[in-house]
Amino acid sequence: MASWRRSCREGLEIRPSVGKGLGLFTTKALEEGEELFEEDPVCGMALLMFDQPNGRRHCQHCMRFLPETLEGGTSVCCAAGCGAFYCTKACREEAWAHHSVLCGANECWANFEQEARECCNEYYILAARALASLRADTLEEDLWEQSPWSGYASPAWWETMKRPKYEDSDSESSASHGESSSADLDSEDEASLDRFFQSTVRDQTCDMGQKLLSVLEGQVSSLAEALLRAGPEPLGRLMGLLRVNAMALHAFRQVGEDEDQDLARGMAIYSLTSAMNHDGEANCFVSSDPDMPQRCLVRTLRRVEPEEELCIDYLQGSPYTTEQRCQVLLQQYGIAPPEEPKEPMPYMGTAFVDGHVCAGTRAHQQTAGWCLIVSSFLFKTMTSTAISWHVLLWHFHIKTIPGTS
Ligand SMILES: C[S@@+](CC[C@H](N)C(=O)[O-])C[C@H]1O[C@@H](n2cnc3c(N)ncnc32)[C@H](O)[C@@H]1O
Repeated sequence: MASWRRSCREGLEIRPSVGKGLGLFTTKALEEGEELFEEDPVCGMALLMFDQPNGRRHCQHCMRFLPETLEGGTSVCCAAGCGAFYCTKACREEAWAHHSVLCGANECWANFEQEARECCNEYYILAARALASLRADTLEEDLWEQSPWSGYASPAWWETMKRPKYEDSDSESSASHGESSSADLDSEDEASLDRFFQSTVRDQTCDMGQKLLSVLEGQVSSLAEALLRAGPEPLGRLMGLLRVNAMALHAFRQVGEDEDQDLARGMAIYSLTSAMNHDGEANCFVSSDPDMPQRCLVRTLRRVEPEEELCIDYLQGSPYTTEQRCQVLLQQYGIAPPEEPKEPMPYMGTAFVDGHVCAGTRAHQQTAGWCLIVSSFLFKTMTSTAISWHVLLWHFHIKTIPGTS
């Protein structure tokens, strides 16, 4: 597992970027299509709980597809018998950093996981993994500063949330596109509902923090316990950190000519990539290694001059209109719209390009093409992966708010 601590290869630097916090910069000129770096997640891969039916077909750590039968292969299962499968012993050992505590065979954890599932909130699982993997054991005054993720952007989780406005509970598309159904409410009502919503998210975080503490107590570092004991703020900041820094991963496999695609989704935090800011006309592109879905690769999309900031499009490959993009960027990342928003690049969706699956625009697909091509040599059935920053978690469920359940 990679470290939260950030260290750049020669020629790249993390430093302040005006109005954006930190950013990643190049000190040298870069050519178009240059591979800048690749990195593994710092926080364990999560096979997302919305995709549980697919869970057994993927390694629960690196998300690689498992062979149809486990006999004769390298696949292994959790020794405690919780039903988690891994592609190799090495993956099982890496996952042990959190799985030793967060194993489905541990009833306390299984209950917490169920609770997070009921809230439809996968960030709770990722936050639990981050806390369970914390190794620091001596406590200093500022707990947050002592955590290895203290240098990451970490707005409070409830500040990154905006009350979803559902037409009805099934209209996912209108919710995910931020469409309003409450035309009758005036702005004061809206603001007060927003405040109520945020305080409910805060209360829920507080409650989940207590529950997570009872799962982890006595089994993790004293720093992890102290962070959970210090009220809802540290967990809220960790959840916010995950919300603005985690990238969505998708692994696809075409099972047969006529059969549907096999799809797995995951979320991961990367140390260097998470220092990259958003730009609608990004000079870089993130993809993932098809042979190693959780590994992310950053390449340039055009020539980049020395001292230029390296940026990516957070909504790379998303089918949003310009207006919807502005809303999501503002609500989730706190990024104000540019004075004159430009039309996004045409969305190609998840599509076959020259026989390979990938997401994003055609320009992106071509840039990512080489790694996808490798996949067809490696697998009898075709496997490929895509990666994007934006994770749609509009489905999350806050039980006490009328109209959102
Ligand atoms: C993944 S982090 C990027 C690194 C971050 N700037 C830092 O200091 O760690 C995402 C956050 O960076 C900031 N950010 C990214 N792109 C931005 C932009 N174009 N304008 C303003 N803020 C931006 C927002 O606060 C966003 O929530």
